[in-house]
Amino acid sequence: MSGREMRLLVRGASQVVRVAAAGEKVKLKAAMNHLAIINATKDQGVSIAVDKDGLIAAVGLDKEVEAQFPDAVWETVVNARKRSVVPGLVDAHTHPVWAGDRVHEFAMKLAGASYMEVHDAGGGINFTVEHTRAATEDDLLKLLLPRLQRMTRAGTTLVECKSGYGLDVQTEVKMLRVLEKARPHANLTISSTFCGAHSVPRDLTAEEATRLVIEEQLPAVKAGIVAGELQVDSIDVFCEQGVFDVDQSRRILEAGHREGLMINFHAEELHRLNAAEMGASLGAEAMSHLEKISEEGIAAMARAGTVGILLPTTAHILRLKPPPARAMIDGGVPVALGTDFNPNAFCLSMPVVMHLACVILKMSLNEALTAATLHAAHALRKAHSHGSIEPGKVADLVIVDEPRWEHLVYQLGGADQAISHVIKAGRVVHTRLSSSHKHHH
Ligand SMILES: N=CN[C@@H](CCC(=O)O)C(=O)O
Ligand SMILES: [Zn+2]
Repeated sequence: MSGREMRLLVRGASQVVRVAAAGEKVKLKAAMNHLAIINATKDQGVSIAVDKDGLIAAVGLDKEVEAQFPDAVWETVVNARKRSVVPGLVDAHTHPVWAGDRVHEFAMKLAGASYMEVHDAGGGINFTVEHTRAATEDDLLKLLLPRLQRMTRAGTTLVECKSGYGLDVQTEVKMLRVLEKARPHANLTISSTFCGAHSVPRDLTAEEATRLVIEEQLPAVKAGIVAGELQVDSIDVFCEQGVFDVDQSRRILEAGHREGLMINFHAEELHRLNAAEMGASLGAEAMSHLEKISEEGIAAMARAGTVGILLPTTAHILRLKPPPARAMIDGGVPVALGTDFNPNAFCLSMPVVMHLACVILKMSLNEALTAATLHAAHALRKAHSHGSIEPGKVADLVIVDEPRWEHLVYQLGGADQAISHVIKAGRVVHTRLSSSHKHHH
């Protein structure tokens, strides 16, 4: 190991919250509340060593880690004294590519209009669709990059990003291309999702829209993938009364699955349609929202190993009854979290979402962290490489400027102060205090 070039050493931490330590991809039921943690001892802190490829090489007490790399040349050393470290946060559900905000609808909803009333009156998703269709790829990229930057500053290092404000073949592909263009500029890993069935376009029936998604949009997306121009991981549909019904949703999801996409869709948000049972029967990787899920739906998801992505911003903003997080956790569903960033729910911060998950969804702090790291990574089928602090995984880390990690959640809306460093693949991509890390060469 002598003279070995290493990318990063984080040393002296009060605690390193690994979340998982045995390679497990999910922590079900009571295990979700048990985090793998290494705490500092009286005379030494905790270190994380990162190799030159940005992968975690070791984690342990300072002297143990030091002894493993006696002659290492560290590109960067971060002093984490009196600080705690958690895995980079994973946002499992966002709609970040769009033009046309809906701040005017926020006031309407506060005055009592429901989400579907706004939607049916021509507002909602279709308002944003008009503006997104009119925007150029460059316009959309300029809007997207600062949003991704804000996510980074709030600790997100892996994010799922959906299309879905095009609803026609050109604009859906345009949105996916914008996500491709963002990749080299963004300090986070993007998992991209085709959501051409996000709403029924104004001039079409749901049945016509279903056929266009399957027969026109999906083949164009597939062609982009085959040509190496697009990297798309999942297919999504807004399965909802008055949008796409369960049968139409199933056909769209099956068509995507046949093309090699993972199934990850909006289910049981405003009405109980038994979409969760349908998704489980397809072996869906994940389903989101689930405010209205039944006991049978929970059991079906648990049997299928489908991740339930809960989005507490929705219930908060729309004043809905929140999803039954406790019943889902107790029923053996791997529960994950996402911001659902979109023009209805303008939230880019996973720490805010974790706070809402604790207060509104009655999750514990430990459960919220598991949901916002390991389980969110598993929803994207990236738990083999992301979501915990384990040797061999990508060194995505958040350093909290307090000896106990819970400050990240406790300080509501305070992540800008509570986070001192965000580290992506062993590189410091955000620091609150530019003087707080030292470079050694
Ligand atoms: N429910 C459907 N989709 C989004 C909202 C999108 C929008 O209103 O623009 C959601 O997850 O909440
Ligand atoms: Zn959504």
